[in-house]
Amino acid sequence: MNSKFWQQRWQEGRIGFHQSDVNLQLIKYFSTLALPIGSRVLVPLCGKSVDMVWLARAGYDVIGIELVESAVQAFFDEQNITPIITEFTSNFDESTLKRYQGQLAGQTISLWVADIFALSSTAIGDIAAVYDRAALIALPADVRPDYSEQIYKLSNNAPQLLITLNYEQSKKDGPPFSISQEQLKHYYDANYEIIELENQSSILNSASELSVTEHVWLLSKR
Ligand SMILES: C[S@@+](CC[C@H](N)C(=O)[O-])C[C@H]1O[C@@H](n2cnc3c(N)ncnc32)[C@H](O)[C@@H]1O
Repeated sequence: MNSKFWQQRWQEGRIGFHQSDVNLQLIKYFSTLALPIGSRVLVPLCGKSVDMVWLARAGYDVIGIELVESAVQAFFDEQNITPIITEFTSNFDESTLKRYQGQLAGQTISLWVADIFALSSTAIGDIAAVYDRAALIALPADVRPDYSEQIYKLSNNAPQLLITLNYEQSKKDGPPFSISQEQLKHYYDANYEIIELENQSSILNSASELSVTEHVWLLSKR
């Protein structure tokens, strides 16, 4: 699942992961993070998710990170926001990174066009919480330990609202990938207390016969 894979999916419009409505678990559980209004929320691997609109309207600044520039452009186009675009040099690999920044409901939405591993906490600024929907589960198993470590560093161990799926991985290739509770502990247990807020049966459009459960987790600093 390299950059080319995602560039191609966006180019061909194969974005079945994108939801036209705000995620119901976000609405139901975001308050468990107990964030002061005006806090900055990190949305890793954000795509053009309308969940970011909900967060801004709820009074939070949003910092998104997305590899594919057309996804970021589509977000601002679809929300009728004219962004200010700024270029930066990654202090990780010297590559050029872009930040699209716009205002919505009095809040700032900053979307970085970048590989999440090319960013630092200095670049993105203070983060009060992380909202991970279809980010951890978009990544193959060998990348996930590095991803959880990167999220920990970028957010300085901020609490997370995390949504995962669980199904028999041998019956279908990801993404989205299945994450078991054991795997989740392996990625996050050292730095976070992990609480399951809810689980419910779900379906995958790409494999509707599969038995799938969706899990909502609250990860809090240890
Ligand atoms: C499954 S989609 C989920 C998008 C969004 N979270 C949502 O709920 O609609 C995963 C997104 O992560 C982006 N992505 C994949 N690898 C990435 C990386 N290393 N850094 C930043 N973005 C990445 C992809 O381009 C894609 O838009």
